[in-house]
Amino acid sequence: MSKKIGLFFGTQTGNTESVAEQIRDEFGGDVVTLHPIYEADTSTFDEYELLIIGSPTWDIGQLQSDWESFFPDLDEIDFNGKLVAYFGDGDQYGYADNFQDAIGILEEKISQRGGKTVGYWSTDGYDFNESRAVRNGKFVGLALDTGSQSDLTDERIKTWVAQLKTEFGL
Ligand SMILES: Cc1cc2nc3c(=O)[nH]c(=O)nc-3n(C[C@H](O)[C@H](O)[C@H](O)COP(=O)(O)O)c2cc1C
Repeated sequence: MSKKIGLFFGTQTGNTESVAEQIRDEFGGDVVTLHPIYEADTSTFDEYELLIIGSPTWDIGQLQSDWESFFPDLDEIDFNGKLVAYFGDGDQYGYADNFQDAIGILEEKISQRGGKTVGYWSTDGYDFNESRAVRNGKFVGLALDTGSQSDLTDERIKTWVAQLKTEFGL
């Protein structure tokens, strides 16, 4: 694999960082570089044509706070020509009306700025009422619930990364 992937993530309590590391390891080699979003600037995005964006949802339907701070900067990035995959962590039982909203918010903005979304994920096997992350009956990316469905996390990551290898053309 010669193409490189930039994975940009935010985390409050470490769960999304652990998932980011698992995704990197599942791709293998040095294909994926992790970038905590609080350390990134807009030019960091220019280094990649393949992007993975990760955020948990916090505070009832909000972005993780580092993503919240970075959000206005997304307007300065040209995502045309980039393939962008999303993953999130959330709590479908505790926050059933806002499950995974954060990746829906990020996908909406980044696709408006030209990014092409890859890595859509079925809603089968989840139990929630509302989500800003669902478009045309699918999640815009990998939806994890590391609190309530931790036993499914490893398999979901493996399946999604295999899907991404194809969709990224790796
Ligand atoms: C106060 C609070 C608010 C939350 N709000 C949401 C929410 O609106 N939607 C959701 O899907 N998960 C919500 N969660 C669950 C978190 O996304 C979940 O705990 C996640 O694992 C945190 O990831 P992190 O460790 O990477 O920050 C909330 C959790 C807390 C404690």
